[in-house]
Amino acid sequence: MTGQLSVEDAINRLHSTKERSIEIVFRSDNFWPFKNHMGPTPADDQEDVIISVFDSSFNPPTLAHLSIALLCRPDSTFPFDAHLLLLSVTNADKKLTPTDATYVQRVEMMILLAHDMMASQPGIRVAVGIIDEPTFVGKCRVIQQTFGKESGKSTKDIRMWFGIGWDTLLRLFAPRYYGGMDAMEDQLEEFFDRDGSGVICARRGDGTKDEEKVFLATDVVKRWVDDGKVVMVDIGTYGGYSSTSIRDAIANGEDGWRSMCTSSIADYVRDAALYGKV
Ligand SMILES: Nc1ncnc2c1ncn2[C@@H]1O[C@H](COP(=O)(O)OP(=O)(O)OP(=O)(O)O)[C@@H](O)[C@H]1O
Ligand SMILES: NC(=O)c1ccc[n+]([C@@H]2O[C@H](COP(=O)(O)O)[C@@H](O)[C@H]2O)c1
Repeated sequence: MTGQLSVEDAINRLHSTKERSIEIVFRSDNFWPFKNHMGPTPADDQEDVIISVFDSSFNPPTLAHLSIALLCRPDSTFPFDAHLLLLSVTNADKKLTPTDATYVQRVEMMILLAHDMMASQPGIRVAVGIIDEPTFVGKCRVIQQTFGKESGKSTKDIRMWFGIGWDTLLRLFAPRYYGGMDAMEDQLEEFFDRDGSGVICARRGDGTKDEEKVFLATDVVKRWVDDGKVVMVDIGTYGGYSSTSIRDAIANGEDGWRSMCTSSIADYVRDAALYGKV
């Protein structure tokens, strides 16, 4: 397990540099995200590296988070080359409250979740990272600059599919995160078209099919749905799970919350006495 100091150091490094960057605090193998070494092999020189990125507050990780992190590639029958669990230390909307898990505790739970992913799909390659970048457009640029051609470490392009939920899809297409409609359209054009990103959106318990139909048909969204860059999926009963419901159940002394997360996360939450009343 990553030591407390190294996670805190990683967060401090992110905050102390003006340049946007990412800190990888766990990786399942030394070569992640590449297959063999930190660069291309002659045989697959031209192939892009396709990464599944799941970005969340992990406060705590739920089975919904696990199932989104394990979603398949929508554009190919090949699996993802690598998976990334990402924690933003600058969230677009959320601020830390006193009963929340600390960033160090969240990273420790993310590493447990990475092990759960590896246990459920042997051979899967997973890393845990921390980033100081609130928008998906920004996260995508930082990851490309860190691992792709621009880094000089690779001659490959890095392409990403971001796993998100319905509430986040609405916010991906909200002009307030970009400084207006024109800026949003330009930045999303770069994200989907130039950078080759896509989003896989899991339906949540809170949206209706009619609402979804109307939203996906709006001009700014429809072109990317038609292009296969915005893909909707169902995650079944997990669609009704949330970190809030686990936190609330614990605060209210209710049972049953353990079934909303993996047993390793449930044990961690219990042992760290997280989310009780202050
Ligand atoms: N049950 C779910 N179904 C579909 N998407 C989900 C679900 N839970 C979380 N997500 C998506 O996962 C991403 C990370 O979510 P987040 O960390 O905010 O989880 P959360 O359970 O909504 O947290 P909280 O309850 O603390 O707000 C978001 O894109 C969110 O939409
Ligand atoms: N327009 C955007 O790119 C945008 C908007 C809202 C949230 N986000 C990000 O989505 C992720 C999940 O957000 P929540 O934890 O608020 O559900 C966070 O990393 C958050 O910063 C991105």
